[in-house]
Amino acid sequence: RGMVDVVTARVQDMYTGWQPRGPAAAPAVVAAAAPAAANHAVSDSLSSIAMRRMATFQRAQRHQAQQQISRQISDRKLFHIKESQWDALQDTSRRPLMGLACNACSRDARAAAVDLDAKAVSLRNILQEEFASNSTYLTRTFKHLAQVYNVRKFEYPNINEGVLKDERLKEAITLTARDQCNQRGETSDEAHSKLVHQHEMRAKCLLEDMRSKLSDLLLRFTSWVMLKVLPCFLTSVVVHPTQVEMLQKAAKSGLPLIFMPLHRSHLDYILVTFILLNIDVKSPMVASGDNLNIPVFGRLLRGLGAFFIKRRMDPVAGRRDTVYRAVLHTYMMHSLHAGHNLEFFAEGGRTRTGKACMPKGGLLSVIVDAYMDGTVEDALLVPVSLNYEKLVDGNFTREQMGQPKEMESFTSAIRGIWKTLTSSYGSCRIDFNQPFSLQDMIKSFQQSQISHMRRNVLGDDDDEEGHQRSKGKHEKRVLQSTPSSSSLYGTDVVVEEHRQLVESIARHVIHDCTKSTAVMTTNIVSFLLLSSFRDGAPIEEIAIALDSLRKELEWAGRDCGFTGDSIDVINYTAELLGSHLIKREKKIVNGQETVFVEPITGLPNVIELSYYSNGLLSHFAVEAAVATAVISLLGFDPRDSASIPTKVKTLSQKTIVDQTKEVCDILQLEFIFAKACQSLDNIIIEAIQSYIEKGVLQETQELLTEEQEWGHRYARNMDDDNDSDEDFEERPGPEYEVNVNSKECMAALVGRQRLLCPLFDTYTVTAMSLRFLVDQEVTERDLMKKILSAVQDHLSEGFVSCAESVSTDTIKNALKLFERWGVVECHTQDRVKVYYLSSDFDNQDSLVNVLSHIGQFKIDFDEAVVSTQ
Ligand SMILES: CCCCCCCCCCCCCCCC(=O)SCCNC(=O)CCNC(=O)[C@H](O)C(C)(C)COP(=O)(O)OP(=O)(O)OC[C@H]1O[C@@H](n2cnc3c(N)ncnc32)[C@H](O)[C@@H]1OP(=O)(O)O
Repeated sequence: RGMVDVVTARVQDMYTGWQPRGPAAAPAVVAAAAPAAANHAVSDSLSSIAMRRMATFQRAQRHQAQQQISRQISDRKLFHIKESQWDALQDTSRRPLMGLACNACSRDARAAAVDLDAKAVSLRNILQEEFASNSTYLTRTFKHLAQVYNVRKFEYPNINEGVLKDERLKEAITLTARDQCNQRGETSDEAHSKLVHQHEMRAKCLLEDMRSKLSDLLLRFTSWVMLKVLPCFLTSVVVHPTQVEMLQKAAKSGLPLIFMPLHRSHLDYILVTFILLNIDVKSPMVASGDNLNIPVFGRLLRGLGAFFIKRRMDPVAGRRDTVYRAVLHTYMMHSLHAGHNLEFFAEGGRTRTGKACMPKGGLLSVIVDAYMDGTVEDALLVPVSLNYEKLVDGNFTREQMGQPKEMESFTSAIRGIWKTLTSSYGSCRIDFNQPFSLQDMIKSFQQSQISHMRRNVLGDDDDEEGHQRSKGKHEKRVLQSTPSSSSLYGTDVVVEEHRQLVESIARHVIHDCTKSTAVMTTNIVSFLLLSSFRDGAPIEEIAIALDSLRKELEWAGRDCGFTGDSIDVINYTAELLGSHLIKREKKIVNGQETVFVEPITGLPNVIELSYYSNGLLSHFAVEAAVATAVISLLGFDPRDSASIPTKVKTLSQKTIVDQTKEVCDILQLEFIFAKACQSLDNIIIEAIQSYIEKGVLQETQELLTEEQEWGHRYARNMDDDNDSDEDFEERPGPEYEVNVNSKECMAALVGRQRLLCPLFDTYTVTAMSLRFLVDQEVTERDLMKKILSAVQDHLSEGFVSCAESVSTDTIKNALKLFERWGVVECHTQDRVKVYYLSSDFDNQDSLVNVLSHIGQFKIDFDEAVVSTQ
């Protein structure tokens, strides 16, 4: 008993100091407390008694915090809490306030979210059962059975017949048959009807292969299995009670809910359905790639909500599979109409790099169409972010090093499940963001299109006639609420605005998901190690940096999915990830024994570590882009401490913004820097402000007010009639001097710039490798192989500085960028993708221009030397 008290007291001490958040922290806290109980041998059972006591203690603290917040709300002082008081509040209550409110899209939604947030006082581990005070002995004994028995029953109507009878599917079939008749030169009605019949049979088979067979019984059974199995390998699955409340409210609205999670792991869809089932929200139908339609598991997944789609809409290049498109489109339309909730992964697959992938628009376009043609009156899109301390799916090192993906099979699935069940993966965090109305989103998009047009009209067409002309032009281009914009049918030309609208919604969702993803221990520690401590450092030194990074993230409104002393966080992460990623050893540093922590920066292990680090990279993307732009403008090698800027020291805001936009343009497939409703200029200016606050940039001239500036201009142009809005917009803004004399400031700038180095190195080598395409076509496979080995060669020569530059995904993105720029072109021939240079770039000079455009942002890039290689 004495020992228990020692442990408990120590745990409580630490808990008070560490501001715990959620049960996720508990094991780490107990583990850390155990050594403190010094000479006593602390057994597992002692730890578990301490854990129980701690839970009671934690509840009491939460309750206290809850009361404090409720008092603040009732006094209407929620927004006037002083910083000191704010800090005094428990993290458990304060943090969620930031999380949700930041994710809300509109001001009203934000206010509502703050309101909801205020009620939030804790996070919930869904693996930890909560019993009502009046629960019976039986309920407590057979808790999991009781839980699945009590979930709400929903109807999942079968929509097959309706789909096959749908007029639009019939129309697509008739058109396809007619096209085929024309191609074959057959004009008889008989031939036409025969083809129609064939396509009808095919449509029936396609639908049978595609459709989901949601079963309430199977869902309950699987949920029971999950309740037993998940705790075997996950410490906790943490959700936010207010988000749960928000979802339940949204479900009551009667509108279909469209869940759009970021895709990290195969656990994603399992957890989303599992949580929804347990909070009495109707389970969604989930779009699943047909590669998962494997024996046994395929049937199981179908019963749990999966509907199988081809991962490529038109497997035979250049030939539209109109019937397949129509079946998929009609099936989804009917599902929405029947009141099903849907879920799909807009990224189209799991991220292999740890960063979110650029979204695909196919399935979302069907949802938008369903609203446009009145199939549904509205739908609520719910961005979902999931993050794991350790990925259960293993790592993507093989694929990033150029080896092909292992296809899913029955045996690989069994092997994967067994491995998962016998390992430990830490905790998992799920955030359901504020649902937003599709109708509102579309209306605001249309509104912004109209005002954009109006601005153009007022600028370009001063006369009434011109105005009318533009108005007519505009009316034609605005989205039509008719099925003619239907995308997947493939029988109509997709209106450009429709594409833009779908794309901007998809980007909006991915952007929000990325921002609201909780930062896990593994993300933050590997980020710090790879960006600032590649050669390793004493654990205390890393802990200091970790403390300040955590503060920085907190100020930026990012939620951390962990708590505890930074030293324990580092130790915990190193243990979880393993010594093949983070090495720890005792060393004597400055005469003192310390634990020296070092990341493994060699291939292939660094690829796995950078996966976790990349989880945080997007957060710093804009700041890193500004730093890259500023350093390129200064002409200075940050790796050389003796190097001083050779070009200029003073830069105008406009110069920095323009140069940063060049960086963003190059990295457009790596990050979503701004949503459609945001201005990239403003986001860059905000990042510039952060450098001003850090003292890296100093304003050299006082900014004139708009009136003063107009006054000056008026005086200057008294005799000049050529005054226009244009040159007003062109004003360079304030001038900044870069504080090159301060070591700390330069270190801050260089620290951010370094974050993008692995990407720029890969892009530069890919640009250099375009020479392989001069005067010839190369298959994608061969080209990838050549570029990957070029990156590895340059790595050993030192031209590429980080081993994580070896990345198939980054190379693919670089090639896609060159395709967008019109430098390369590709086509598919016998199911093989072939690359070649476009006619304008099929010469050395043009390629050198491309190379130097990218190379200007790569440190130590010597264009003359590189271009001759
Ligand atoms: C109880 C507890 C346990 C529970 C346990 C539950 C488990 C229960 C479920 C399991 C479930 C497993 C889930 C696995 C998870 C995956 O398997 S993730 C992979 C599968 N999912 C996805 O890929 C979804 C996102 N992908 C898409 O939307 C893609 O567009 C598609 C539909 C797959 C097609 O991709 P694609 O062939 O590469 O073509 P893409 O360029 O996207 O365009 C296709 C057409 O879409 C249209 N389109 C594309 N972009 C646009 C745009 N911006 N605007 C308008 N139209 C557009 C056009 O018509 C376009 O054709 P074109 O006009 O260009 O010819």
